[in-house]
Amino acid sequence: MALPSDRCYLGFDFSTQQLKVVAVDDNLTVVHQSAVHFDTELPEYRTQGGVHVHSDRLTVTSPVLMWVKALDLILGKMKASGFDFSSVKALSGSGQQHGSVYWKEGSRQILLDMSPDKPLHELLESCFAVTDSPVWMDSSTTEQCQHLEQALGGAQQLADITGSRAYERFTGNQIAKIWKTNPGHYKQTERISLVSSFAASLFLGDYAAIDYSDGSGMNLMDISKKEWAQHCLGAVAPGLGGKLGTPLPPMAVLGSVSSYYIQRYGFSPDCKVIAFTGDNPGSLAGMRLQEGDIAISLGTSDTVFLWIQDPRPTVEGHIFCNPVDSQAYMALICFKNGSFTRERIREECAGGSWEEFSKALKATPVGNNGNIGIYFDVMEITPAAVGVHRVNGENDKVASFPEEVEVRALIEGQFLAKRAHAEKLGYKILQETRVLATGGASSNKDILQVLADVFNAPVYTIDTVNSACLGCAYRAMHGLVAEMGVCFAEAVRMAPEPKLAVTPTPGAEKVYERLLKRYTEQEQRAFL
Ligand SMILES: Nc1ncnc2c1ncn2[C@@H]1O[C@H](COP(=O)(O)OP(=O)(O)O)[C@@H](O)[C@H]1O
Ligand SMILES: O=C(CO)[C@@H](O)[C@H](O)COP(=O)(O)O
Repeated sequence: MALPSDRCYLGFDFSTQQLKVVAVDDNLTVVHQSAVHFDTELPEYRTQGGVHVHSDRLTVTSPVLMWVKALDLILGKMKASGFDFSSVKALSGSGQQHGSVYWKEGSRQILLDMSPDKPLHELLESCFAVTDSPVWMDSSTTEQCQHLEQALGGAQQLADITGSRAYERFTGNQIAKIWKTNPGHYKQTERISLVSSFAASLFLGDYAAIDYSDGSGMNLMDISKKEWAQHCLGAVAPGLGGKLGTPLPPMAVLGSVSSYYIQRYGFSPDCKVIAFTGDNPGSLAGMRLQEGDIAISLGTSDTVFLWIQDPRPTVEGHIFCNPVDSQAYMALICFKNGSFTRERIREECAGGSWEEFSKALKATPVGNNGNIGIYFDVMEITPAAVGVHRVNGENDKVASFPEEVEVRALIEGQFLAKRAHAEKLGYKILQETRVLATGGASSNKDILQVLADVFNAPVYTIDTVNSACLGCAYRAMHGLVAEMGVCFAEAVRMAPEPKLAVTPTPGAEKVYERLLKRYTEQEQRAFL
């Protein structure tokens, strides 16, 4: 049996709706978890789902000071619960991907001089040239995307270099919009961070580097050379390289925690800050994904991601540098209509209760008697389309479904879309395929049952749905030994294995084979 340990590692996740933290000890046992939910615990920022959707319905931002104040709150909660900060040997974290933070001139000095007598949100109040940070849900930069693709010779050419064609939410296009619409704000900006490197900067008390893995979600980095692609920088805004800093490996030790945390919370001066990364890369680490597995995150967004060795970027989906292995990559497909759409249907068809939602899934047959629904409440990413489309078993368009049918149609449609788009990118479900599920909705076994049935593969989960936090606590531990040549798998070999949650229902395979074909045809017919 492992001996109890008095050393621990922290992993934070600045995600769309909340800030979360997990602590693990030397045995990789989870010893603490906390969260701050933005809408309910920071109501003064008036967010809905952690964001502000602007009147054009395309621009989506979050107040950057809300994230800062959330850190004050979560550290306060940990302190109040008696958490021993002096035992933390290293910390790391993740952020919702693509979002950007604009530090005003002079902010580096403010970060270096933070006085432990005041909360962070007071100290950093005047530090941001742009107070509302664009986030991943934004789709207002179509013009900038077209410009970037043209400048690079086309969508595929841009994907060959950066891992993705131009996407509205990708940071380079967001920066280009700020340069065009608010050049004054851009000029005032000393440093541009991703949400992840911004959060690392708060702990470091200095500007933290963007890591290669989250840096791959910007349309700005050459993912094979792991450096900024000068053509892309030039097409986005003047003097951009200087504002971004040099990217670093995700396992880099950035330095020791700022004296602010030592004096205010009792952190040890030896506590190291390991580079922060994106939340999906963080989840890959937390689930200890292996080649051949498929990971499905059901958070605010839904994502499908894979570990890959040999990247072949296309104009659909993304290739990111791998967060735990410098030689490898990860492929990712993102779906914007995830939890918020499930919540809408839960309100309309299940009396606002997940229990009733589950009952509806149990009361309806595998394949939903041929009824298919596609629910893109907001402009989807995969594919770029908006609207709701329903057909019955005869492929006749219908205006509505009975409540229970609607619930199943939503969940089946969401998973059929994931399978169809993953297969389009060349992914094959094999006999030994494991689906690893994470994110808030992965706590719902009835939703996971539909996932297992649609993918015809067993679904595994880990003990915490906060796989990004957990992965970053693991990465914090690994960061201390990575320079000595210890690989991530070796550093976390003692971590608990994912557990089998559900297996496919006998007979489901045949039903979904037919439905998958019909779903693909319907998606094309309705939206493309
Ligand atoms: N029992 C449940 N069934 C389905 N969805 C759930 C359940 N519990 C929570 N969720 C969903 O989980 C979402 C939050 O997931 P989470 O991974 O924490 O999001 P994020 O990391 O993006 O902030 C909520 O918006 C909610 O819709
Ligand atoms: O845009 C993407 C991935 O490309 C999103 O997955 C964001 O990273 C948001 O993550 P969640 O808060 O939904 O986990």
